[in-house]
Amino acid sequence: MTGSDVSAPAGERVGSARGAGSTPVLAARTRGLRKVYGRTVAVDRVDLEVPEGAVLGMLGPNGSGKTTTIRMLLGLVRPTEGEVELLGEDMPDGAARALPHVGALVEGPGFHPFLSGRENLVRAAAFEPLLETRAIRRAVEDALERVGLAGAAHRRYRGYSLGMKQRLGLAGALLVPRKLVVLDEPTNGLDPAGTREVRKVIADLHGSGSTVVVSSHLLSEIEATCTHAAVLHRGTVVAQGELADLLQSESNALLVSTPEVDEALNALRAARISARQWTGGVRVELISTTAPEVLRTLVQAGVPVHEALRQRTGLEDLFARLTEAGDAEHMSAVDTIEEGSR
Ligand SMILES: Nc1ncnc2c1ncn2[C@@H]1O[C@H](COP(=O)(O)OP(=O)(O)OP(=O)(O)O)[C@@H](O)[C@H]1O
Repeated sequence: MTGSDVSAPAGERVGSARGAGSTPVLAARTRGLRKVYGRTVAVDRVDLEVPEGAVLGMLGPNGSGKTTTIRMLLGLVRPTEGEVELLGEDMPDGAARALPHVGALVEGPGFHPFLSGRENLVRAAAFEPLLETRAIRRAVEDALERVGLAGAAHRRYRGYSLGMKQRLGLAGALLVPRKLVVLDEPTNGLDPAGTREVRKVIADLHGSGSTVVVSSHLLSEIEATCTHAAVLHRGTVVAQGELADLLQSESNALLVSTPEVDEALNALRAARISARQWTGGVRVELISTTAPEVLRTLVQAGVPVHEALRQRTGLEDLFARLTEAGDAEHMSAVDTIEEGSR
């Protein structure tokens, strides 16, 4: 990365991670990222790609390495190995150029307990290089309003609930228009109304063209808000890509609607395709056959096919399968680590 376009005016890309041809431009990328704490491998060989304009959900159970990856992305933790590129800038060298365009909500944002929410935000705003002093008041009020904290902004941070602290952290990430917003477990401690507000903030950011990285251990959260997902398990990325593709690639059954269920089952069995009755038709596991082959067989046998659908598995199924596969794969490595620490 050259960093040659350091002088790019506000609102334009700081640098260009990839621009040529059809390859997507990346807002963030890691290569071979690894972080070791003593004997704990928190993050291992992570190659993360965050396409510009995406809402990428980092999904993983507790301890899977989400926070550590996010901290390395933001330059808050130095990787043991590997590289991070943020808005086209190599980190940590390009931090001063990239970070003003990045809003982040990470654990322990360091607000002052005896200052009010508003005063804390004004203090944070003073450190924003892209915010002129005269614009601070307006920016603070807008951010407080956006996260639903305007009514409690005069109260001391010390008395805030976990949910209010989360909202204030989120407001800090929204003080100026950002190219990238990184939110570590943003709905942590929020009630359902708060969760809906965070979802709306994410949708608004996406609508205005910002890239968003959001971590969660809640599958429903990722499914509801994200265009892309990276599934982490024991410090490694076990799957990543567009959410729709991830779900599609895991579907292995074809649901065929037909009023002639017996005929359909007979035709498929005659063609050595295993199938069973399903609501309104038959279900075929696409293990040793393909969808076109199934449909050809049915149509040639004169079975009326009203509809054929690939069964979409929920992200929950995908997540469970990937992490189970990951368990087997990583067992030996984990054993080694755990034995070493005994
Ligand atoms: N500063 C640290 N010192 C030692 N170990 C750490 C440190 N930070 C993280 N770890 C360990 O690294 C692993 C990954 O932790 P991390 O917080 O990144 O996971 P996570 O997916 O964000 O989990 P959670 O959802 O619980 O926040 C865990 O085993 C954790 O105990």
